[in-house]
Amino acid sequence: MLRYTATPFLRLSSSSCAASLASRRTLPSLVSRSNIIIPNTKNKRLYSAVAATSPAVKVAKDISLETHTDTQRAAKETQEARSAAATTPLSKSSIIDEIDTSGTTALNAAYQENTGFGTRPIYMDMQATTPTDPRVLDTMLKFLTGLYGNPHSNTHSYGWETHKEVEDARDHVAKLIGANAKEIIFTSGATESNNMVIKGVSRFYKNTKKHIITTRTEHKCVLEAARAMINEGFEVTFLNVDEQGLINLKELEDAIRPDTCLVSVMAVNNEIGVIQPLKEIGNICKKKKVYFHTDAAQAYGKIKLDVNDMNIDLLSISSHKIYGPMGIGGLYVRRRPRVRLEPLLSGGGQERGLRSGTLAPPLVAGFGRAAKLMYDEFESDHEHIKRLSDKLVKGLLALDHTNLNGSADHRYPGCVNVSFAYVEGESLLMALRDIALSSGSACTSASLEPSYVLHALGRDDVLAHSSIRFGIGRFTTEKEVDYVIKAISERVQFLRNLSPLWEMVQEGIDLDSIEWSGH
Ligand SMILES: Cc1ncc(COP(=O)(O)O)c(C=O)c1O
Ligand code: FES
Repeated sequence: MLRYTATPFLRLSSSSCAASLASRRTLPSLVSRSNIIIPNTKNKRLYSAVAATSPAVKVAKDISLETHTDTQRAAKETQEARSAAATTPLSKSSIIDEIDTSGTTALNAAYQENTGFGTRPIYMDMQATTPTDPRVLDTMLKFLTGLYGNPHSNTHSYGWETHKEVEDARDHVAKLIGANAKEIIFTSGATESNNMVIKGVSRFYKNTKKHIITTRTEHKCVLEAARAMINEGFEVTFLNVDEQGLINLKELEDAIRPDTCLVSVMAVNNEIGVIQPLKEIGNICKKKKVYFHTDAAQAYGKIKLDVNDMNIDLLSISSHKIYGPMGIGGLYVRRRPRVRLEPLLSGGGQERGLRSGTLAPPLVAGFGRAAKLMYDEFESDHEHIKRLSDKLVKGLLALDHTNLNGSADHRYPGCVNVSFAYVEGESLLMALRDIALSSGSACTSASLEPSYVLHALGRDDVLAHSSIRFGIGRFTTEKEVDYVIKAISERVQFLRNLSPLWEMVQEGIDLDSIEWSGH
């Protein structure tokens, strides 16, 4: 393993081009190569992360830095050795005959030493978070080694160079939604952005406007922020959704009052993938002169969004949902006509005075690169995700007594939520430990409460309890989808065979006609 001096000039650069790879081969001896093959994107691109030091840098053996690519290669070797040694990651009771979850994607294998959680399952929890794109990491590394200036320092080149990178990132983030870079505020993520909007807008208008409108199927951070405003004397209308998960536009229009300061409706739901009619909502809000905010944590870069065309005044973004780093996100705040909000934080007045505090340039730059990749690869990502999603939906719905939750027509295909009647969701999740899944949002996954989103769609507790969310992303492979369909089909059948209810259904008994004795 090669070791490098931790110097400000250590750089990790990426290339998808054979020519530049070849040219790097001629670099002086301080070069390590490790190819990361990302197999499932349209063009089967070959990404290469190549670590190189400046020729002028001296190696000092005592101060060593292990590079990302070395770690990845070591992890891959460990993973391969481990999976070769393992007979099967499941117990004997497994009803799947062939299990091979090892090395299904390069990112799956790109991992560190044993953390005590055994062989890693197939990753299908893309709504909780997405794996970091290696190209994003490449962009971030130079900030963690050499480019350490404070982007707000205006008196020297350390500050200027970081500032430039931050502003480039801002351009990339803005471009994806048709915004001006000046309208993007960097935050720690969508939770903060949503809080900024709900608390900030209502507090700014508190003397004249005391009413907020949102929906029942929002992410918890929106619901809780809105509830917090009730304690500050505001009234909140939580709009219902229909059985498809969509709001009723007439209901929205009727709910708007002269003292309404904000309408907040999410773009893509994190549990069921349903897309709300953003353009229509924007038109109503514009007509009624009310600000329109959308939580686009699950939508940004994944569906087409244009803040001007859709009359969106505020839009929340999260970087870790688009293959970028965690702990960074953004808020679009319209400048013309100017949207007013009170900042949550007092301080140095960074980010147009709306978000004080020193920015985190490695995160900002990684976020910017992730946004640029979403822009550049929108079509190929979409085509890839749609194809795998169609296959997954078809495979799962081929099972009896299953149904897709949420609208089939207005949905982001990377989020598939299916109910498996007569199977208890938690038991199914337990039986699927070779697949990383969730029955709902990550922050509520520790509770066994049925999903409030599925409740809002009119699903009863039992069906809400037997629902599972599948997330497909840029790095999901067809092989993984095939595996998931097979595993789910066999294990649902297995669990149903153990269920007395299922036996009754097979005998043709109408379960609704039964009076169960309570206790
Ligand atoms: C719809 C939605 N809003 C907000 C968030 C919170 O985002 P972050 O993790 O960036 O705070 C999430 C993430 O789970 C989400 O799915
Ligand atoms: S914070 Fe991500 S699902 Fe709740």
